[in-house]
Amino acid sequence: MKKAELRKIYKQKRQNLSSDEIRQLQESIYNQIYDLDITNINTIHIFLTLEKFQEIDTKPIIDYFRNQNKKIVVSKSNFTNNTLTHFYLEKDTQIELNKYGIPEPKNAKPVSETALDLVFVPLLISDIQNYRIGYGKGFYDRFLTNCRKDVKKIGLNFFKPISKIEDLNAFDIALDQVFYPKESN
Ligand SMILES: Nc1nc2c(c(=O)[nH]1)N(C=O)[C@@H](CNc1ccc(C(=O)N[C@@H](CCC(=O)O)C(=O)O)cc1)CN2
Ligand SMILES: Nc1ncnc2c1ncn2[C@@H]1O[C@H](COP(=O)(O)OP(=O)(O)OP(=O)(O)O)[C@@H](O)[C@H]1O
Repeated sequence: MKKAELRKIYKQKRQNLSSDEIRQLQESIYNQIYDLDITNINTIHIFLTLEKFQEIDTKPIIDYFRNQNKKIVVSKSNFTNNTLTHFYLEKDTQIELNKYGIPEPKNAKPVSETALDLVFVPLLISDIQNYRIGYGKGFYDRFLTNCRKDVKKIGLNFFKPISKIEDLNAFDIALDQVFYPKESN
């Protein structure tokens, strides 16, 4: 199937999940994150939960890495050129919702993409080669090209990968891994 159709299907599938189902699916994803070897990881980029699209709650992930003394980085989205800029998320960093409902840091310290060791990537669906589809603006393809070659890219999703996204293009970047709930459909 092609991106546009897959986007529609998986957006709907996610909206159809109940909060109980989400709570259960999240647990399995969190456990895979807690099993990661993070010895050589210092700076971690993560997305802040976009609630209107029922994304995974990333707060427990942030708390976990904070407790491991890792640096956390989050982004602000520029919807005129579909690019992200990045900032440290510290204990006292203020967060506000932008007009799309995405939580963003206020007055925080900027970070270059090259400082990132690990990036958690939001997605609607991935394929078994770890290519992903998001909301369709290319934010993450643009972002990930600016990261170091050795950055670890891990997708998080409630649904298991499909066999193939048919209309991949030269901008699409494969992830290193995708975490999805065991025994999900
Ligand atoms: N938490 C989180 N942050 C993220 C992403 C993400 O997937 N999750 N993105 C991943 O790339 C980027 C944001 N991508 C987004 C793309 C569209 C819409 C959105 O609200 N779309 C409207 C139509 C908007 C319009 O074009 O006017 C909609 O679908 O109703 C929101 C976020 C950057 N930050
Ligand atoms: N590095 C890039 N430079 C220029 N254009 C790009 C780049 N990456 C992606 N694009 C363009 O952005 C548009 C959206 O890409 P795509 O459909 O892959 O989005 P997506 O990965 O689903 O969205 P997102 O990354 O925002 O979650 C496409 O027209 C694509 O060609």
